[in-house]
Amino acid sequence: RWPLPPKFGVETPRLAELSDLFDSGLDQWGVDIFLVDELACHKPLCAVVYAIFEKRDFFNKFHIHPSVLVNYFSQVEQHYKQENPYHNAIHAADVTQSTHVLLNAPSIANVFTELEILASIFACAIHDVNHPGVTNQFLINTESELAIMYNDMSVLENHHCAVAFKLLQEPSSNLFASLDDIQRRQLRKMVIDMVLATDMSKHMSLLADLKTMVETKKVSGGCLLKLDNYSEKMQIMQNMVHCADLSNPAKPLPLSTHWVTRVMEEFFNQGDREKALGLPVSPMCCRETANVEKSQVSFIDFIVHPLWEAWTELVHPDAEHILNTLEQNRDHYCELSAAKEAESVKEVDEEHLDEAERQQSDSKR
Ligand SMILES: COc1ccc(C2=NN(C3CCN(C(=O)CN4C(=O)CCC4=O)CC3)C(=O)[C@@H]3CC=CC[C@H]23)cc1OC
Ligand SMILES: [Mg+2]
Ligand SMILES: [Zn+2]
Repeated sequence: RWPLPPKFGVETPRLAELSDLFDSGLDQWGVDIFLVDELACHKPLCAVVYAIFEKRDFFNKFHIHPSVLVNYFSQVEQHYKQENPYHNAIHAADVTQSTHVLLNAPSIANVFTELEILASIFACAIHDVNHPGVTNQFLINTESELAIMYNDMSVLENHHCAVAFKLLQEPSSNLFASLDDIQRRQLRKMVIDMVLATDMSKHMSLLADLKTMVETKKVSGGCLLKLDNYSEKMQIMQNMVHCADLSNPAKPLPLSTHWVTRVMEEFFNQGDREKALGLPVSPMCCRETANVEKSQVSFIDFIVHPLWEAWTELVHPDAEHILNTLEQNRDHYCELSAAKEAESVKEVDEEHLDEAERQQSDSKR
């Protein structure tokens, strides 16, 4: 009934290169998502979602017309603020493609239904839509409209969900028109549960539950297939999306350092605004005093590594290479941080030496 949209939903003179990149890299951990952004004329989210839907045959399985997918995700992509250094459509495409790879782990094959897989991919694609480039704490401290709207509770994450589902109500964007009412309600609940779990304030409880599940899995002879109740399955899906959201330090080093530059720029912009407003500057947000390498090492040691260690155990041995990359990157930042430390000590010593020489020459006169 509708004309077919351009391949991957993007008009690009570099379609052949984009197609080749997806053929070789869509299922790979560490595909260059910044190259995807370039080849897709800065519509990386549309391109990645289209490619994943095609690879997983979702157009047929859920009777979705490609042009409806393109209508909807073009709207979603436009609602990601491209002026955000970090929380933009490239991050959404990155988290979506990363989860697509995690879902392919042999040890969780046949665990999820097609609807659960669709919900996971969709949740990643929309999980930060219309992000304002500041944290929940900033929105709460400035009594922003969003904080008032959501009573300071997971303000950003509630907003992302609301915007995404509002855009679905556009008739030409009704992605799930062919699902029956039960499926649509199940999908909506799963997406909300996953997106709300990307709020970092939920990290510790999410990780604690994952560790408990890994412990019990070890006890019960290591099989995951006994997952029958919703809450256990949802726990794994929430942790999977959360892992993907925290996967930057576990990617090949050039990608990881690129993300660090972007996230620190976004944090520093927030720090500038906090300073201008006379608010306390949030951790890692002061561009004068922040130690980027040290922050990365503690982010990895306290948050990212414990999570990926638990995930790697859950899907053993499918994520070993990811954990290894994370540990190599951590050591790289540690060395950088030590070198920086040594450099600044050397500078101080030289200043002291100069000062001592100055005093010595003064005393001779
Ligand atoms: C590529 O590198 C990063 C990518 C994402 C984030 C995110 N960070 N956060 C929280 C900020 C406040 N947090 C901390 O300050 C924790 N912490 C310390 O206390 C000492 C050092 C340290 O990191 C917790 C994470 C977010 O909330 C962002 C949004 C969602 C997921 C991760 C994002 C941080 C990165 O590098 C530091
Ligand atoms: Mg988020
Ligand atoms: Zn995110």
